[in-house]
Amino acid sequence: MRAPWEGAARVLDGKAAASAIKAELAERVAVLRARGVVPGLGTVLVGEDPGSVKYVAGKHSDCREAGIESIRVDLPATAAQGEIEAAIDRLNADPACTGYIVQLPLPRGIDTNAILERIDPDKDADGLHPTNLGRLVLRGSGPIDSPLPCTPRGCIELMARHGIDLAGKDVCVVGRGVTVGRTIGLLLARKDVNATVDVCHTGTADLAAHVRRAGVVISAAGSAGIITPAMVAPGAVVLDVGVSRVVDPGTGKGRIAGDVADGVDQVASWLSPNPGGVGPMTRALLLANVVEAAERTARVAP
Ligand SMILES: Nc1nc2c(c(=O)[nH]1)N[C@@H](CN(C=O)c1ccc(C(=O)N[C@@H](CCC(=O)O)C(=O)O)cc1)CN2
Repeated sequence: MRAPWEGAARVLDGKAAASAIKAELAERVAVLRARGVVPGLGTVLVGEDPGSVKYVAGKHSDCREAGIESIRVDLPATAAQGEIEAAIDRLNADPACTGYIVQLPLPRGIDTNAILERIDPDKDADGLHPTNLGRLVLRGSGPIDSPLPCTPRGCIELMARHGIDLAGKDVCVVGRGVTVGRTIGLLLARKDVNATVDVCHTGTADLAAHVRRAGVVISAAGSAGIITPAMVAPGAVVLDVGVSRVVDPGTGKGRIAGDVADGVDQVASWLSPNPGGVGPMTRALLLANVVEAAERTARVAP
C-alpha cells in the first residue's frame, strides 16, 4: 500500500500564504492609520546586484499592497562604510521611517556587522540587530515583543499554515548564513515550536546521514541541487530556501536554482517550491515585523 505522500509531494504554497498574510496585515495597517500611526519601511540597497535589486523592488510593492509607506535609499556599489553609516543615521532619525532593512549581502570590504549594529534596534525590521537576536536567545518561551528574523519566521509560518506541527520533530537545517541557518534554530527550539534542531554546514562530515535522519529538512545552503532524493527520508517535509545562479549546460543561459534536486518531490510529503515557497514568505514576514513594531509604538493590540 502506498503512503499518502508517495508519488508527489504536496506543495507548500508560499505565494498563497504570503498573500493571505498581506491581506491580514492590510487590515491592521488600516487600524493603525485610523489612529494616526503610519508605518513606513525603509530599505538601504548598496550596489546593483540583480537579485538584491529585485528583492528590494518586491519589498516596496508589498508595502503598497499592505498600505505601508516606503522609503528607498539606493547607494552605489562604491559607497564607503561612512556613507552607508550616514544613511543608517538618517533613517534612525527619520520619524517617517518606523522600520528598515539593509539589503544583504553588502559589497566586499564593507563591515556588515558594524552596519547591522548601527541600526536603531526599535527600527530593526529584519530582527538581525544584536539586541533583538539577544532577546530571542533570552526569551525561550512566552511572547516575544521584538522583531524576529524574516526567513526563519517565514519557514515556520509556511509550515503552520499548511497544518504541519513541528513539535517533537527532528529538523535538519543546511547552511549557516546569518539570515537563515544561524538564527532559525533559535526559533525552532523555542517551547512554542518544540522541534529538535541539527544545523549542518560545509564542515559537516556526512551531510547525507544528517538529512536522512530528519523529518523536516530546511536547506539554505545556496548550493544548487545539494539535497538529492537519496538523502531524504520518505515522507519528510522539505523547504528549499537556498538560491544560486547556475549556467544551464543545454542552453548556455544563466538561471536561478534552489538547493533541492529534481526527484525530491517523489520522496518528500511536502515540498516548498523555489521560487514560490519561502521567498514570498520572507517578504510577508518583513511586513509583519514592521506592522508589529508600529503596533507596539501605538500600543494597539493585534
Ligand atoms: N536584509 C536582508 N537581506 C537579505 C535577506 C533578508 O531577509 N534580509 N534575505 C535574502 C533575500 N531576500 C530578502 O531580502 C529575499 C529572497 C527571495 C525573495 C523572493 O520573493 N523570491 C521569489 C523569487 C523572486 C525572483 O527571483 O523572481 C520567490 O522565491 O518566489 C524575497 C526576498 C538575502 N538578503
